[in-house]
Amino acid sequence: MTAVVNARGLGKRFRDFWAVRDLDLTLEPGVIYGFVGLNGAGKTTTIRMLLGMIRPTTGSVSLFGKPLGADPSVFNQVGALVEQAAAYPLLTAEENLRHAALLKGLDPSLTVPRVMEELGLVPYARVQARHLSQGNRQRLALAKAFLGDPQLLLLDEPGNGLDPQGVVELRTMLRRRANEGAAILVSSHMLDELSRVADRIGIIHQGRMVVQFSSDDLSKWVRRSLVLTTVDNGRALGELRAAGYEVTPRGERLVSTDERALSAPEHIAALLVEAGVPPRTMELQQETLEALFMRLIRQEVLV
Ligand SMILES: Nc1ncnc2c1ncn2[C@@H]1O[C@H](COP(=O)(O)OP(=O)(O)OP(=O)(O)O)[C@@H](O)[C@H]1O
Repeated sequence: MTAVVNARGLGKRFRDFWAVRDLDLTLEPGVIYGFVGLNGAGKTTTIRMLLGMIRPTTGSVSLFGKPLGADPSVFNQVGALVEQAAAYPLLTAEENLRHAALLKGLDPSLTVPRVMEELGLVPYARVQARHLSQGNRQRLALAKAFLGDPQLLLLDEPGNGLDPQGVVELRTMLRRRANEGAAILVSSHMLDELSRVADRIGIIHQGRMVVQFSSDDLSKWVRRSLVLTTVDNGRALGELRAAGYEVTPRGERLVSTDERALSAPEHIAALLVEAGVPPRTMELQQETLEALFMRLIRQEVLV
């Protein structure tokens, strides 16, 4: 299957500062790609390069198998939301969308009502963009990106300003488009939020792609530990170690990341009961996705 976006060795230097460095990125039809990084990591710069808004210092981008710039008509198949949700302030929501449709060579009467309905903008059709709430301005920007059901969506922080219901609706809209074959990139600084919608995740840190993985593999990356307390931690530690478990005392608690302990904590409980130091508390703890994200960018793991 031809990749919809294929970026190789992409880099952008501003004066003597590399905002993006040697970045490879592939977007496939039907796949939602979550692009996650801290503020200033290089997400927006990357998206702007993919869209031809700024010229890469190094590397190459192809869209729909064609080098960027070779065929401007490919942009008819691209919907984008980059940084600020820009709109003409004096035009109404509907006029903004009709204008955007015309620019894309689409028939406004065929395309605008559908996206207005989908984004819940019908009640605001005649409201000037400058009077829209931040959330509705974001919805307007998303509606613009969705016009004409493009085969490629590049969305920079699309959840910005949306209320929780809006965030859930957005996920459904993105999934539907992916199911219909669109390639979608969504950027965010929240791994937790992205993991709910993305099929694949790439983490960018200080301009470099640190790690990419399938969302299904996310659980493999999350660290788990068994945390327990007993009336006599010293003795319990001795018993557990004698049975071959890796256990570390941490303050008032004993902590094990040993796979045997994690998969069958009941064996630990039974062993300690037998030894006369039964557990008082026992808990299987799981690293949060945000903690994992911070750990990954600190370690700069390359896989
Ligand atoms: N035109 C520019 N001139 C100089 N530096 C720039 C320019 N555009 C971006 N940068 C710098 O490049 C780095 C990456 O910025 P970018 O906007 O791509 O990050 P980001 O990951 O999108 O962050 P955020 O989550 O805050 O939007 C930042 O340090 C930024 O200050």
